[in-house]
Amino acid sequence: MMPCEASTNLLWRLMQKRSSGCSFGDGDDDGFQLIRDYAVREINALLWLSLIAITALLVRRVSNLMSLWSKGREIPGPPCPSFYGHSKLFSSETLSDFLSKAHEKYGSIVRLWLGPTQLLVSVKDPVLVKDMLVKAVDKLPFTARAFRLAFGRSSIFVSSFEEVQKRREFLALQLNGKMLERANAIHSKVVDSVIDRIESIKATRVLDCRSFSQHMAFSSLGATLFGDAFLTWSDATLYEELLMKIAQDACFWASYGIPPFWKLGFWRYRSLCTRLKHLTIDIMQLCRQYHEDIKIDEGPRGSAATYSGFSFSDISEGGPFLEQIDGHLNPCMGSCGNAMGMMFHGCLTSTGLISNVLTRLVMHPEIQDKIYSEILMTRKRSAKLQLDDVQSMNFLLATVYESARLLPAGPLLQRCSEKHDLNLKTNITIPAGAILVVPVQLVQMDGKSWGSDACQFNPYRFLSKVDTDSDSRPIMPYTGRGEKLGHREGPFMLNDPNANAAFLPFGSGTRACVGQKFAIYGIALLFAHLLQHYEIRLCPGSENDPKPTLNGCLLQLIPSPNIIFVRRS
Ligand code: HEM
Repeated sequence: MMPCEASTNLLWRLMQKRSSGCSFGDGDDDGFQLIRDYAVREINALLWLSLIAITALLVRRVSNLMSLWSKGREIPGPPCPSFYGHSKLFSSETLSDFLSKAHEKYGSIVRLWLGPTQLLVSVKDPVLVKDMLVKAVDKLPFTARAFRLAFGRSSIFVSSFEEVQKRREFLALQLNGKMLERANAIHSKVVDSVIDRIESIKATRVLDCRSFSQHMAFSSLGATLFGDAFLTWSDATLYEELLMKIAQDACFWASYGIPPFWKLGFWRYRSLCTRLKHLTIDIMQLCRQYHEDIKIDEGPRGSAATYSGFSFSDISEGGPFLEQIDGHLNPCMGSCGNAMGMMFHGCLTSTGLISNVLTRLVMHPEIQDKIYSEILMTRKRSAKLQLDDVQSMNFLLATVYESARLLPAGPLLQRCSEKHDLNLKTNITIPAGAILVVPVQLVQMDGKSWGSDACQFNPYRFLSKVDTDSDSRPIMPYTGRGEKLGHREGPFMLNDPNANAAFLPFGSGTRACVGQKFAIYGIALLFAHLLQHYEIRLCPGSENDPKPTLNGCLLQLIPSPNIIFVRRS
C-alpha cells in the first residue's frame, strides 16, 4: 500500500468514528492501534522505497564498473600484476618515468589500473592530447576538494565544467583586459618594492633564486588583485608564509575522503586556513578603504588626478573585481574563496616560471644581453616601458615561453569525463569515470615535436627568421625546432607558441588556464623592468643542481641557484 493510500484510509476511519459519535476517550486502544498501524505502514513503505533506490544505485554502479573494466581492457597497457593494479609498480619510480617507459612500449595511449575501480589513461600524442582536452570537460574532484578544504567555497576552482563555464569567461575577460592594464601600471613598483624589501633583509645582494621569485610572484599578483595598498601592507610577509605552508599540506589533507577530524595536524592545518581567510578579509577591507580615501582626496569631480602613479579609474576598478567574480555583493566574505584560490594557484605557478626564467638568464648571459639590447631599443622609442612595448619584445617573450616549456607548472594535466565515454580520434573509447592524464613534461620534451635539442634551452625555437628583402615573412614555416647556432642573427618574428600542439604549460582545450596571457605578459613586464636596471649574475660557487622541491603539492626538480643583482650604471 502506498503512503498516501494509507493516510486516506486512516482519515476515513477517523471520520467514521467521529460521525458515529465515538470519542477517543472511549476507545483509546482503538485509536492507538490505528496510529500504530499507520506508522508501521509508513515505515514499511519508506524502507521499501529506500531499498529500491539503493538497489538501483548499486546496479548502476556495478554496470558502470563492468563497462569500465570491459572498455578499459581494450586500451593498451601493461598487464595488471595484482588486484590492486599497477600502483605498486610505480611506487619505486616517479609516475612520469613509469609513463615514459609505458608509452615507449604501448604507444600514445596507455592505461594503468590504480586499483580495482580506478582506471588511469595517459595520452601522449599531441594531436590526441588536444582532442582529449577539448572533449573531456571536467576536472578531477580531488583538485576541487583540495581548494574547498583550504579556502572554502569557490566558483572558479571546481570540477564540473557546467558550474564554472560562465565564471571562466568572465575571469578571462577581466584578466586579459582590466587586470593586465593594472599589471602594466604596477610592475615597476613591484620590482622596486621587492628589491627594497630584500635589500633591507640582506646586507649582501646574494639571493636564493627561488625565494626571490616567490616574493616577485606574490607581490605582483597581490598588488594586481587587491590594489597597490598590498605593497605596503604590514601583514604581507605573514600572508605569504601562510600561503606557502598551506600549499605544502593541501593535497595531503584533501586525500582523506572524510576530513580526519580525529587528527591534531588536521586542526592545525584548518587553523592556518582560517588565519589566511581573516588576513584576506583584512586586505580586502584595507584596499576598499584605500580606494575610498583616494575618492575623497580626488574631490567630487573625480578628476584624472593620480596617486602613486595610478589614475583614479585604474584603482577604483580594483575593488569590485573580486566581488563580480563571485557574484556576491558582500565585499568580503563571498569573494574570499576565489581570492585565496587565485593567489594560491597564481603564486605557485608564477613562482615556478619566474624562477626558471631567472635561472636560464644567469646560465645564458648572452640571452640576457640580447634582451637588454631589446629593452634599450624600446627605450629609444618610449620613455617608460609599457605593455605594448613588451608585447613587441620578441626575444624576451621567446625566453619566457621556452622557460615555461622546460619546466611546466606540474608533471600532469588531469581531466575526467564523469558522464560520457570519450571517443578520441582513434578507435579507442575511454570509458566514463576514467582519470585522464597528459604527461606534460614528456610531451614538451619530445624530440618528435621539438627536434633533437628538445631538452636544451633554446628560445630561438619560438622565433622565425624574417626575410628583410620581401615583406617580412618568415623564411621557414614554424616547426617548433630551434634555429641552428650559426644562423642566430637577423630580424626575427615571434611565433604563436600554441600553434605547436605539444606546448602545454597552461594546459589546453575547454579547461585551459584562463590566466595564460595575463601571466606571460605580466612576467615579461616584470623582467623588462628588472633587467632595465639590474644585471643578474650567477653567484660564484653557486651550484645549479636542480633540487627536489615541493612545489605546492608536487615534488619537482626545481633549479634554484644563488644569484646576484648588479645595478646597471
Ligand atoms: C605562470 C603562471 C601560470 C601557469 C603556468 C598556469 C598553469 C595552469 C594550468 C596548467 C592549468 C590547468 C589547465 C588544464 O588543465 O588544461 C591552469 C588552470 C587555471 N589557471 Fe592558471 N597558470 C598560471 C597563472 C594563472 C593566473 C595568474 C591565474 C589567475 C589569476 C590563473 C587562473 C587559472 C584558473 C582559473 C584555472 C582553472 C581553469 C578551470 O579549471 O577551468 N592561472 N593554470
